[in-house]
Amino acid sequence: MIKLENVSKAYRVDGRDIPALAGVSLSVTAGSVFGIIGHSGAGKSTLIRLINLLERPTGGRILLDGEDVTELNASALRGLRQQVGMIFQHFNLLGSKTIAENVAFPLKIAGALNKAQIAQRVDELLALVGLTDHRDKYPAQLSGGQKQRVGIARALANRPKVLLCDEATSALDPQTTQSVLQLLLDINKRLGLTIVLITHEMDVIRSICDRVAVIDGGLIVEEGPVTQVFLHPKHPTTRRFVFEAEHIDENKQYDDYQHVEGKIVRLTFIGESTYQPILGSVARDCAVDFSILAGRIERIKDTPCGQLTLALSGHDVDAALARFSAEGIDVEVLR
Ligand SMILES: Nc1ncnc2c1ncn2[C@@H]1O[C@H](COP(=O)(O)OP(=O)(O)OP(=O)(O)O)[C@@H](O)[C@H]1O
Repeated sequence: MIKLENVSKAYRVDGRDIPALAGVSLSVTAGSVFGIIGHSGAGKSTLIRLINLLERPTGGRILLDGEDVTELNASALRGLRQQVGMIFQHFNLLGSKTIAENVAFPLKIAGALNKAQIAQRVDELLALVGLTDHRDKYPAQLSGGQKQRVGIARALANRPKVLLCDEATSALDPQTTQSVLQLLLDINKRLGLTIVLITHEMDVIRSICDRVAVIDGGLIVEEGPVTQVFLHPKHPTTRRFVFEAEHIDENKQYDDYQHVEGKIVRLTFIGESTYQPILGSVARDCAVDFSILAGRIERIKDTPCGQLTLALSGHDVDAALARFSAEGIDVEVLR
């Protein structure tokens, strides 16, 4: 649905070029939820704003559904903006208009529907985001989560193929963040909408994304399925994001392990094996003892997964490791 090919962007300030993106390439599959994570100043906002040409790239190509958007004329660009909805961190609602009027606004601008059709579409959209009872209120009378629901309804008004979310939950508390994320996921599943979101929070990525790209200094430093990136982060920036989210202090862990005897391994379970009693049966069959040094079991989007760090000792540790591998468990020997 979206393809960026070697896209670069520099801002011209006082006659000097300030680089923001340096040769970014990525592909977003239709119907997927794609997350981009990075620290402040990494280039996230620039990247997402390039997709609907709120910013123009300095180099490279941006393809939307196979069409190079950088070559569109003004009227085709207006059409593109209707195919790509966007929501924002601070909602950007019109304070002097009611909720229903805010949602109707892009429909009026598009000019394709008459008054009765617009009213009907607004009703549908407000029902979709659970705000039917608030249609005649003004934005100032709503909570942050409700305002973002209005933003979502407005972004979906013209039935876009793609929804861009620019730090859409950063101004919300954790519980409201989750309810807005679940709404986005529900819309993604029900309407088959492709979603691209940027965030600095790994929890947002873990809750709803299928794939994630990590951006640092204007470059994509790591990209892949969220389970893979979460369970086996490679780049130092990715590792920092994951360890922060999981409250893991890697250096302290390795200090602690110095006093532990045996072979230290990390087992990663994905899917059904997460809940199977494999550990006990392997320990019995191979006559090994184990102590659990660290562990977590969680869900990454819909996939249960777990990671256990064990110290193994006893009769046949290598046979135990081979059994774990044969059961489809990823085994890393740490020491
Ligand atoms: N309009 C602009 N003019 C000049 N420089 C800009 C402009 N917008 C962004 N930049 C610069 O481009 C780089 C990337 O900024 P960008 O806003 O894309 O990062 P970000 O990851 O979204 O950061 P944040 O999370 O703080 O919004 C930064 O060095 C920033 O100062």
